[in-house]
Amino acid sequence: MEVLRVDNLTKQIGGKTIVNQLHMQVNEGEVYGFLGPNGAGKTTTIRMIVGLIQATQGSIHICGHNIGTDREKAMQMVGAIVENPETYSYLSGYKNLIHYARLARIPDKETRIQEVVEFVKLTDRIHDKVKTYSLGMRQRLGLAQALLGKPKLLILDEPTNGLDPEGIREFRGLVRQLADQGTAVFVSSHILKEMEAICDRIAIIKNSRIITEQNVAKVLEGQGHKVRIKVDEVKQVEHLLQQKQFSYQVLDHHTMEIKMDESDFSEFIRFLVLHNINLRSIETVKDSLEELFFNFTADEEGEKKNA
Ligand SMILES: Nc1ncnc2c1ncn2[C@@H]1O[C@H](COP(=O)(O)OP(=O)(O)OP(=O)(O)O)[C@@H](O)[C@H]1O
Repeated sequence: MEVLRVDNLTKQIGGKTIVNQLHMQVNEGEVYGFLGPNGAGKTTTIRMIVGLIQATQGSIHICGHNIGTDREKAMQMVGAIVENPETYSYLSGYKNLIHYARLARIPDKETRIQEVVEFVKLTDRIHDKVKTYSLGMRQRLGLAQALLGKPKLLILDEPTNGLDPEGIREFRGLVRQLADQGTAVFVSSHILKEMEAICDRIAIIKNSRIITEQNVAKVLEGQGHKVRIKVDEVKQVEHLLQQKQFSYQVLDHHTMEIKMDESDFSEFIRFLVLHNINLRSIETVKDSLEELFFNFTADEEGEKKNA
């Protein structure tokens, strides 16, 4: 089921186009990554989706409710951590949650608070003051708050900013669990590495526009294989490769990477040995998602230049 639908979304401020004709669609149970460099327009887009600012053009639907005309219903479906979650640091985590549950008119709030606190694993510390919390704990408290109203759509703006690796890992686990339970998660970041581990699809926004949208599993599946070899002298191998159809890249005097299908590995090794190449090591390597995406975005820019 479609939870978020963004059509032709555009925002202009003071004559400047900050978000330009975005189209996106996020389904139930899906983690959608919104990736782009600083200043690309991510926060502005998110602020429109959570109803903090109005779009200049285009529309946003949440579970079929148009934010422009049916705002209250649309917003009931959304939980968000946008920018730094606002908490009263001199109050306990629990009192913060009570406060927000009242504001959001959450029914049977004590039970719901207990559920979300258990989910984000803050039960032991929930009655301590927030000022004694680590950044990771504050972030989890923010998540608990965002989940109070059982949102169908969870929006996270740079959620792992400043977290240590352990905090990032924990946060990722929680996000994945929520998606597995059916929540649609829209998460922004400028770090691809963080996104590849949790997202099902990733859109890249650059200069206010989405330049590519990819299914992470498909991108990783579709990539070819490479072998990295270390030899006495790459020049000798380069010379031999001219007889073959392989494309390759020289990394240094001793190291090179050659693209080939898995089924060609053993024949390739035999070929080297047969030609007296002293093979010091051989291993298979994969492109990082970073390189793969870089290829997509490079293509896209090339196309634009040619257009
Ligand atoms: N109210 C505003 N008035 C003028 N310019 C703005 C306003 N809000 C945002 N911008 C500009 O729009 C661009 C996009 O900003 P935005 O915050 O959406 O980017 P971002 O992708 O979220 O980057 P970051 O990760 O740094 O927050 C920036 O160049 C910013 O300076």
